[in-house]
Amino acid sequence: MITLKEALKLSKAELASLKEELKAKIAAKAELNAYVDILNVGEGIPIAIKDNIQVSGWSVTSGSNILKGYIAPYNATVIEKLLANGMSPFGRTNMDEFAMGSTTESSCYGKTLNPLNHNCVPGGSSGGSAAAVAAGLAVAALGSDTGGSIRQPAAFCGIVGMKPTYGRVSRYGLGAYASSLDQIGPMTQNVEDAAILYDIIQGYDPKDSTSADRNDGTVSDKLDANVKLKIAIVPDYVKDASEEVRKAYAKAIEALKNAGHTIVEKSLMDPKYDISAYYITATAEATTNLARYDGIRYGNRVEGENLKDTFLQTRSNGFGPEVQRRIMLGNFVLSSGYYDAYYVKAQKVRRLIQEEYNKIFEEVDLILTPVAPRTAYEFGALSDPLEMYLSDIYTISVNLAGLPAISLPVDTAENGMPVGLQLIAAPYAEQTLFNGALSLETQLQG
Ligand SMILES: NC(=O)C[C@H](N)C(=O)O
Repeated sequence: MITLKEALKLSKAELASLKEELKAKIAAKAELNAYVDILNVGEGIPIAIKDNIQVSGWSVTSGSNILKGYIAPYNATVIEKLLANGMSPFGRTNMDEFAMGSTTESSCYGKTLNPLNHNCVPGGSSGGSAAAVAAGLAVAALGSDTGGSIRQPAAFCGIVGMKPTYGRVSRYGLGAYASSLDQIGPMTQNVEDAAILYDIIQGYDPKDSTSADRNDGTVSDKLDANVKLKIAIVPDYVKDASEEVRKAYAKAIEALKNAGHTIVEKSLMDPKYDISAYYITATAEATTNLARYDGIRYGNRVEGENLKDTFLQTRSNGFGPEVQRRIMLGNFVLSSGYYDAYYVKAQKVRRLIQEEYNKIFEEVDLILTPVAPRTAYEFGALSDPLEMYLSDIYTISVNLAGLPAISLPVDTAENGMPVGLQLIAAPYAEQTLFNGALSLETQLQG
C-alpha cells in the first residue's frame, strides 16, 4: 500500500482511483472483518476511522449493540482536522465493545482476524484499524488508546501505533470510555507517517476541557533520525516477558547503541500495581460514562414493565458481558464504604507512577519497554478476564501517567508473528519520541 507521505502527492483523480482500489481490496479480504462499514467523506487521502470516533452522518456504535443504528450528529474535532488538511474519513474499523478488551473479540460485529495469521487475534481494542493497515486495506488509520488500545494491536499486526500525551489530541467526539486516560492517535505503516498524521490531529481544542493549551508546533517537518539520545532500559520489568519479546528487546538495545544513543538501566515499580490502579480507575470512569446508555437518553430501548425495568432490560440486552462486568466493577469501587479503599487508593498509586516516571525523565530522554508480554494470541486464549487484564502490564502505566508513547515493529518471532516494542517520552516530548522511533526504525531497516 502507498504510504501517507506518498499519498500527499496524489491528484484528486488519483485519490479517487485509490479509493476504488481500496474498496475492491477490502471486499476481497472481507473475511478479516477489519471494517464494519465503508463510508467516505470528502476527496482527500482516505483514513480509516475506529468505530468510536464521530463522523457526521455516519453510524457510530463503539462496537456495541446498544448503539446499533445511532447516527453521529456532528464531527469529532479530529475529523474536522482531517478534512481541513486534505484527508478523508474512509471506512469504519472494528473494535472491542466500548474499547474494553485486548483482542477485538468482544465487538457486536464479530471478531477481526489478524492478517498475518487468521488463527490469531489482531490485538485490541483498535484491532480493526491495525488489521486494515497491516493487510494493505488502509493508507493509515485512527485508533484510541486508554490502556494500550493503539500500541498493542499495532504490535500484534506489525505496524506503528502512537499514543500522544494526554491532552494533546482533542477527545471531542470520541466515545468516552475512561476520560482521564483516553487519547486518539495514529496507526500507520511507518514512523514518518505516524508523525504526519499526529501533526494533523493534535492541537488545543476549547471543546475539550482537558485539552492542553500549548503550541509546540509540528514534528514531521523536524524529524531527525540522527539525534543522540539517552535511553533508559528496564531489565527487571522485562524479565517476565516471553523469550521472543526478550530477544526483540535485546535486538532493539543493540540497534539503539549502534545508532549512537546512550543506554542506561533503570527500574520501574512492579506492574501489578499498574494493573490494580488502571482497572479501578478505568472501570470507575467507565461506569459513569456509560450511565447515559439507559434507553431514555441514549441507547436502543428495550421496553420494560416500569422505568427501572426498562433501564434493566435495555442495559442487560444492549451491553455485552465484558462491558457489564466492568460496569459492576466500577460501581463497586465507587460505592460508599469502598470508595476510599479502592478508588482513592488507586489515585494515590497513580500519582506514585507519575512521579516515578518524572524522576526517570529528569535523567533520560526516552524509555524502551515491551508492548505486550508475548506475540498475538490465538482466538479464545484469553477467555479468563483477569488474564486479559494482566496482558496489559506494559502499556497501562503510560496512560496512568499521561505520557506519549509509540509502538513499532522490531522483530519477527519463530512463529512468524511480529514483536513490537515501545518508546515512551516525557509529557509533550513528542518530537523526541518520533526522532528516537525514526532512529530505531532506520537502524533496524539498515
Ligand atoms: N482500551 C484499551 O486501551 C485496552 C485495555 N486493554 C482495556 O481494556 O482497557
